[in-house]
Amino acid sequence: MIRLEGITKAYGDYPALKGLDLSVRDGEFLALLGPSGSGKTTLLRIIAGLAFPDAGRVLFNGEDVTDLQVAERKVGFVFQHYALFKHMTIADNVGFGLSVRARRERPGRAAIRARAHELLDLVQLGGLGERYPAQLSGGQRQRVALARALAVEPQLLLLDEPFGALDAKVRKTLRRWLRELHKQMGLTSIFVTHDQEEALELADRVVVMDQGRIEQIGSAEQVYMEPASAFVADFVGETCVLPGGVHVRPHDIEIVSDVGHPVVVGNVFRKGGMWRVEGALAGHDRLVEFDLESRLVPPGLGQTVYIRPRRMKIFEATERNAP
Ligand SMILES: Nc1ncnc2c1ncn2[C@@H]1O[C@H](COP(=O)(O)OP(=O)(O)OP(=O)(O)O)[C@@H](O)[C@H]1O
Repeated sequence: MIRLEGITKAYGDYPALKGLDLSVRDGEFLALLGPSGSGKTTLLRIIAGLAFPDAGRVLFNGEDVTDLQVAERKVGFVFQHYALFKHMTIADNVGFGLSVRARRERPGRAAIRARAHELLDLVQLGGLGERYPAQLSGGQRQRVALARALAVEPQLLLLDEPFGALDAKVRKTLRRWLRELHKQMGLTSIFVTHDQEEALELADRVVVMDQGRIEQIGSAEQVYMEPASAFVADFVGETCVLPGGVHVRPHDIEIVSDVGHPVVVGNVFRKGGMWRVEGALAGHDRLVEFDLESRLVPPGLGQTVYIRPRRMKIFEATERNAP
């Protein structure tokens, strides 16, 4: 189990992490989700041993590893900017972590090669070991990076936006595949993303971060259905804010005859088997979106319709989330 206690980190005067507590269970797949600058990468680097907190402790299975360097922590990591070594073959890239171990722990050359090929089979790139990185596609390179991370037999796998640069379809395939691999190898994995769909699809639990703090920790279902704050409601899933600070999901809005909020329809299109209607809330400088079942005739552009939330959530305005 991994425990973070009171993790604080500043860059000069700028507080990047403000006293974070977090426990990660063995075998868990955890997502750190938050907007740009919320501190996700900083937190991941602190867990890896690539950065060190100003205050607080990092514990692995009860052992204080706060001051241990990355090589002493047995973690595998895939960071977007830790690219593959261009001048090395794919197999040599995968074996790299083993070949730089201290002499007494280093396997022989043949053993390293065998292990590299085994891992390349695992990431479904068997037979490509003698190629160079430039001769692979982006998705294949990401899988090589994963194989390289797994070569050191980590207990913990850390991934920073591992599929960020890939197209939507490849991302989806790799996500599924990563989830399988995580299960099969019995890993504990933590990944950073600002893509909520990725977090909701992959993770057992999602940690929603904002401005160096944890806003909510919960299952995908919990953070989506029971957001703990206005920030989480707005950041996770789509949300509209109706007069009175009512947060509502587009699929929880219905059209009523005339006792709802008037909306002037601006756009109608198909989305996920429904009609998506976008419009301006009359009398308020605000846009709303809502869904209608596809069997219904959608309203025309410029028409005024009246809407009402079926389910809603009201948050106390705090200093941080006041409009
Ligand atoms: N080496 C650094 N020196 C100064 N400030 C930094 C440094 N690294 C990060 N920061 C600042 O700390 C804050 C948190 O950065 P971090 O990279 O952890 O955020 P993030 O949530 O991972 O963002 P992104 O999704 O954009 O990668 C940001 O405001 C960033 O500008």
